[in-house]
Amino acid sequence: MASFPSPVLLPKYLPINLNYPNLALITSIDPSLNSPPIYYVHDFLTINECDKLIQAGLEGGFHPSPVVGDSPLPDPTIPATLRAKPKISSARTSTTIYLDRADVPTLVSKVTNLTGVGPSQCELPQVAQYLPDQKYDSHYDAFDTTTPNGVAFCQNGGQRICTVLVYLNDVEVGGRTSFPMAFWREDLRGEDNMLNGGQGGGDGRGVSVRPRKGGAVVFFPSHNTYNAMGKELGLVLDPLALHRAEEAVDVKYVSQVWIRAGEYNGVPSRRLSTPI
Ligand SMILES: O=C(O)CCC(=O)C(=O)O
Ligand SMILES: [Fe+2]
Repeated sequence: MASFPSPVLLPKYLPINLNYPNLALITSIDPSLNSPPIYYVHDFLTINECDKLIQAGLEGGFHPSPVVGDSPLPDPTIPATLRAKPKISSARTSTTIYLDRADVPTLVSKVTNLTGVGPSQCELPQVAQYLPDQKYDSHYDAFDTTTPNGVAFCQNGGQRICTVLVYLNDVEVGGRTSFPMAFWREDLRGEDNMLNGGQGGGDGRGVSVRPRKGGAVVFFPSHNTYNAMGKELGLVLDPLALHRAEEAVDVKYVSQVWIRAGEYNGVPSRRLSTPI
């Protein structure tokens, strides 16, 4: 009888550092529920680091946040790399600035310690602002590589394999990050815990996280696939990682760092006079 490699040797998701301080899995591991894994890190950034990132955004000037969705009719005469242009969409109404990795060394080193990747795999760290009513509709952070546009986006850095989303302020009302396909971990369900803001985690599918200053949500927009012999078949977008930023009521600030499978090169919106 053929023996198959143990699943432990075949990581489905990016193997992040599970010993990172304050890291907790917030989703269920019950195999019958098939929840995507989502982690939360309390106090990932300090209050001071959060305030400085917000300040950098406010001073630098926010611009409309782009999306990287598919273009229905890609022009085949244009090289794929040039077609991969992020565009503005009513699905994402926040504003954003892109920072240079060298200007936010603490954030980058925390992200690389947490995720185990090198700094060059981190996209440019962003600061995004959501004013009341601004949102980011349901989306996958990963690219759909069955489409020409998805393939084009992968040419700089490959697939997105992990998202680190850091909340830069406390948000009492609105602006939650919701994962409709995820299930709360059994012992977090229905509790008055700080993640669900006291509204109860619910007992069915659907996890929503209330922004708490300095807290970070970590999840996996794509995962590895293998054949029956354990040979790697590549990364695929995980439909279970669907999520959205609910409409803001209170103003909300976040910093996103998207992790790529390879080396990513980007141009920051501005350089900071003093690194954070
Ligand atoms: O702001 C949020 O809560 C989620 C943001 C998000 O999903 C993204 O920027 O990709
Ligand atoms: Fe996202």
